[in-house]
Amino acid sequence: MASASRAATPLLKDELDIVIPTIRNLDFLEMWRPFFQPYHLIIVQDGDPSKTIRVPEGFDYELYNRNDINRMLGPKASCISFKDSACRCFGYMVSKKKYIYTIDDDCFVAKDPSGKDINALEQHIKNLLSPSTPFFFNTLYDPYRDGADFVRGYPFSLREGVPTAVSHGLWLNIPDYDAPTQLVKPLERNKRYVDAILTIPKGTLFPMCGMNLAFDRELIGPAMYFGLMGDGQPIGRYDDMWAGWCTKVITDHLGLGVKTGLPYIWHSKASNPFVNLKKEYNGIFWQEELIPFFQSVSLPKDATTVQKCYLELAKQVRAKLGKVDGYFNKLADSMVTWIEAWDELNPPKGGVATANGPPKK
Ligand SMILES: O=c1ccn([C@@H]2O[C@H](COP(=O)(O)OP(=O)(O)O[C@H]3O[C@@H](CO)[C@H](O)[C@H]3O)[C@@H](O)[C@H]2O)c(=O)[nH]1
Ligand SMILES: [Mn+2]
Repeated sequence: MASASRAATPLLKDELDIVIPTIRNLDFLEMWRPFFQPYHLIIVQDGDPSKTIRVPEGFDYELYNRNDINRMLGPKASCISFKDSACRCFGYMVSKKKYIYTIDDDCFVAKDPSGKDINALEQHIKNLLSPSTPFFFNTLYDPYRDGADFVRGYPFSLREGVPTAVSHGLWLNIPDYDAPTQLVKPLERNKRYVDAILTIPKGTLFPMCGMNLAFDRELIGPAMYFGLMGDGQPIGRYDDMWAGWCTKVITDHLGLGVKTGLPYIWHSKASNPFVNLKKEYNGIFWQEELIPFFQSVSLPKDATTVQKCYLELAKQVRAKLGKVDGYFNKLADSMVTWIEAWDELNPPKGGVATANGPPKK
């Protein structure tokens, strides 16, 4: 029996990496120190690699800048976005852990209605370690939470649930609105704390936000490509959306679950809506074609791994979205490059990674 004085080992301490994309000093970590300090951080520095990013003392981290990405991936680095938070997916690729938590550097510790600091990481871990129920909706929300269960009429044959691949958290204060909504509602703040966790039903897409997101890297990691965004691209701020749509059709196909709801973080900064509008406008237009595409995607029975599903998806993107805009041909190519790079850095157990090793600190 561990003595009361010895703190319990944090959940998944050696099985989870925290991935942070950044263009700024990481002072925000001070607020997260009680929750994050035991975990390893993977910092993906975007923008000018000659800039020094300050990381508070006492954190265990590896930091990758654009020079590291280019050195490690060579020509395949072309699939990793530059000057967009989409660069974070490089951290997913280089991690060696089973779980990932990714958070933006303008997200802080929120308080629950009782005034207690929310350990968002702990809640995501609980979400990932408990099953999902995508095949039949439980009206009393997450049946695996303390104080809840399956309601009358819920088939017993489905109560075991399925493995959870993704845990999608929410945000108090500045909500994740698109630029037009931010422009018409500049003062709107999300003050509503909803104490619920829902499995997103099979066959339903959702707008995945990368600000406060956790996932099982071994179950769904290769699908978490955040696309070609930012510098040199006709679209931005649809990185997490693209990843979420690809992820959801693949989790549906593989019988895995996606949850949304708790935990909340406190999002402190709304970026400039006019700048965001310039980045988003193609996405706002194209998504009216993208959503019907993803809703109609059918993956073959022999697509039994995430990589096989993803490569099939890339084929369908080229065939059906290439006519929407030439960008989607480039994106389809990058989807293939991403999988090639992923498999190079993550060979099957017993294989040898072929990248050029971790960065100098
Ligand atoms: O070129 C860049 C810009 C930013 N980052 C890092 O990415 C995250 C998000 O940056 P920021 O908080 O400034 O961006 P938001 O406008 O709030 O949007 C984010 O929230 C989601 C959409 O609402 C999505 O996650 C982001 O688009 C920070 O950590 C920045 O440091 C970057 O790496 N490169
Ligand atoms: Mn932000």
